[in-house]
Amino acid sequence: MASGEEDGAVDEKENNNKKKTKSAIVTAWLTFYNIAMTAGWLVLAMAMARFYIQKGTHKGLYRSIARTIKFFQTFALVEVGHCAIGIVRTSVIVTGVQVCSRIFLVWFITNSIRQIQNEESVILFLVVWTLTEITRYSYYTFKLLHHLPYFVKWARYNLFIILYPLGVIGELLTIYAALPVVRRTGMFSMRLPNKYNVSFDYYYCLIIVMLSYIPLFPQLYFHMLRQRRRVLHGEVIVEKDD
Ligand SMILES: CCCCCCCCCCCCC[C@@H](O)CC(=O)SCCNC(=O)CCNC(=O)[C@H](O)C(C)(C)COP(=O)(O)OP(=O)(O)OC[C@H]1O[C@@H](n2cnc3c(N)ncnc32)[C@H](O)[C@@H]1OP(=O)(O)O
Repeated sequence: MASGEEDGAVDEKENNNKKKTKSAIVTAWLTFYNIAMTAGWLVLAMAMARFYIQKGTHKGLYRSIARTIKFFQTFALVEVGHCAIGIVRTSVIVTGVQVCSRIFLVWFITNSIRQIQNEESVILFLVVWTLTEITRYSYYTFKLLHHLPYFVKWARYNLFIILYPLGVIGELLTIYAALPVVRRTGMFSMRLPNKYNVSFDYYYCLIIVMLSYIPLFPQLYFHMLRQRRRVLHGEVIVEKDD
């Protein structure tokens, strides 16, 4: 009996040690990831500021930072993985929609359609994303290190109130600017007849993407408002499961 109790205590101790090691690895990884992403978006901010100061125009700015934005925005897919394996307390769906919509905008619109790269709307969403991500990743980093300055917390849960709608305006105007080019060139589209017997019109696909902002954006925005109430005002929020 006594030996059974001892065995149980040893098992529990081993389990606790395993949990501690696992949580230390997760914390180390998240800290590394968030520092790398903060640095990446800071590099992007400096590159954009330097370009504008040197050239005095936004024309050519996207081309000059294209590789960096593609890399760091695509790398954010890792965050969907974080949610899926449960190492951060965030919804896979909310994060997935946020990350995938941005990757779509970078790769399949801005990067693929040269004619729109100098639109002011591109600069608008680039600046807004950059401010948001520097704040967001530095918030996560400071929080993991248990040294979170209040102004970073305040910025994380207040700036989005203005930045989110501004980002959406920039994104929608960019897709809108792409429409005539897509219609004229027929890019990414498949017309019948073809050997696969499949028809796809990218022009209408973009219109559907624009329309999908109507139901999806309010959900992201209200999610952030709920997070704001929870973090800044200590409200207990019961979220529905995915
Ligand atoms: C394929 C074609 C798709 C086409 C779809 C078209 C429709 C799309 C409509 C979508 C519109 C999007 C527009 C958007 O791109 C515009 C902009 O972004 S403009 C810029 C302003 N944007 C923002 O402010 C973004 C706000 N959004 C976010 O921050 C995230 O994306 C979101 C997933 C919404 C964040 O939500 P989350 O629940 O994660 O909030 P928290 O930050 O409070 O985190 C919750 C807890 O998880 C911990 N956490 C999360 N991530 C990490 C991490 N990397 N490291 C460590 N910890 C992390 C965090 O600390 C919280 O912990 P705790 O609960 O303990 O406080």
